[in-house]
Amino acid sequence: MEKVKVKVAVRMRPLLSKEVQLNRPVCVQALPNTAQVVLGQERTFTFDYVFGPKTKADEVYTSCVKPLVSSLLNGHNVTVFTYGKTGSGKTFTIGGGHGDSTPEGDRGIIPHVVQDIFQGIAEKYHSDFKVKASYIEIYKEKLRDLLNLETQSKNIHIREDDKGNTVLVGARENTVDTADELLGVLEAGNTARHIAATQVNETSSRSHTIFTVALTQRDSEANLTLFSKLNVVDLAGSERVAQTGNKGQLLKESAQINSGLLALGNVLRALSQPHRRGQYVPYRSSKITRLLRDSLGGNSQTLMITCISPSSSSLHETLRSLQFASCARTIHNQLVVNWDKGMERVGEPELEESALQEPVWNQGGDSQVSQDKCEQSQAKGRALEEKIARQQQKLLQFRNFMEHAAHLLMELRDSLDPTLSPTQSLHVQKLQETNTEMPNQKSIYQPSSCKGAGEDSHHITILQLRLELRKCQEALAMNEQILSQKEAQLQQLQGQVDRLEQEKRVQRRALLEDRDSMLMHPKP
Ligand SMILES: Nc1ncnc2c1ncn2[C@@H]1O[C@H](COP(=O)(O)OP(=O)(O)OP(=O)(O)O)[C@@H](O)[C@H]1O
Repeated sequence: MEKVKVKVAVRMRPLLSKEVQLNRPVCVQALPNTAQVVLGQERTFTFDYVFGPKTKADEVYTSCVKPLVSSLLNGHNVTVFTYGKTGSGKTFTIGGGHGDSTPEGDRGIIPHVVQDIFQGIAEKYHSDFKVKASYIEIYKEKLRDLLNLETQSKNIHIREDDKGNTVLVGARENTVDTADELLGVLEAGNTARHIAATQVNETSSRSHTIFTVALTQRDSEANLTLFSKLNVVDLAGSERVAQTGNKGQLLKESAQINSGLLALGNVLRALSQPHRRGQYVPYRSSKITRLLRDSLGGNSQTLMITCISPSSSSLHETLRSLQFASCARTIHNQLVVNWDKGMERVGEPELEESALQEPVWNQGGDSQVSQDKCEQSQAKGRALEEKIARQQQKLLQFRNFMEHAAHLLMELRDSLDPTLSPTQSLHVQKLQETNTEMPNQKSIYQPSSCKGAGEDSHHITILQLRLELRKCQEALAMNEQILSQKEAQLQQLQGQVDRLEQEKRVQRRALLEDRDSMLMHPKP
């Protein structure tokens, strides 16, 4: 087992024409010939790679992704994921969709990856390869098969195999023989992806997507089979409601996107704190963290590409993204080559699937007690996860609400006239609408004096708004406390589930060994 660090690249896009038109100054710069970026006047961050606004995708690919393709062909799992605020250039960098208008030399990394995989396969003439691709998205916390839209979300499951690899069961896998076929799969999936125009980005991804290429290579001379997979993950961008101006459906999508990213942040923090290493990591709190389980802290070589905008209007998000990236850079993964003797690991792929779906007690004939305990713990765990997800959702709504409130307070503070201008009245009205859209009226704070925004809001003073803000903060603190209690309970249950899963793995390994020895030494 080899210990490897998660690598982090930062790519800064150029100012977009509308930012230039608005005369937005630049707030961040890449230091030449170093892997450093400087934010504002004095904050310096160091990463594994830093690419300035003039760097083309070809160079990004060659510097930090190409070596990972060699690793993939040698039997290692590889994950590349992009992170950043909405409109920072994640999809552009991945090459996941805006196709024809992309400038030459900037086709994104996927086309390069695909080309190099098939070139590598052609060079390894002593091995037989099987290449399969799947493409899914997580939209509003539901898994969606982009290669088969008829598949129901409830029929796609995230599992872990006996070597700790995350496996998707139920999603379509297309077998491909050429680079063009593989790109065809990607393009077919892209057309089904959730994209919408927002105030920040005309082609904003409203979901997280995972494009997976699974390789099976059989070396008949050595009688060995290697299994490896490449995940290319395009995360949806973090969004500040105050800045995007999203409403209705877009607002709901923003909340789901932010809650998935919040869960990812919690996983990164848990993995990056040395005193918490070996302890509970909340992978189960969202679909994206469950899917990235083996990529973060598990069996994978992982590269995170953090995309940032240089515009000063994005300063806060850029700071947050750089902090997030610094945190990811401290994570260690445990790399192993996935290999097996002979033909296939379990036999037919269908058998692999059924083994993953089948409860362990059916395979090993183990006791009913173990089954009941495992089922109970898992049911409790799921219920708690759902509660935590709901709490996180509420927290986000509070945060968004507070952002609006803080914005308004600042405007009022700067104004000498205590009555509200028409724009400020409009803000108050928006604030009210946001608040009434929140579910569960009992637990969510309602501003007492903001009724009838049209007439009465003129009489709201700064003092009243401060009071409202304080109440809101108290409610937020209470919810955060409940959330941490729930997390502690979940942690205990997670421990139980992990122990039972460990037992399950041991039993499964023993079964596989028995099967291998029966195959190698058949009884006369
Ligand atoms: N390096 C770059 N060079 C030139 N234009 C870029 C670059 N990166 C991004 N852009 C442009 O910026 C805009 C936003 O990019 P993109 O859609 O990739 O952002 P995103 O981070 O994926 O956003 P979201 O999270 O909303 O999906 C697009 O118009 C894209 O063409």
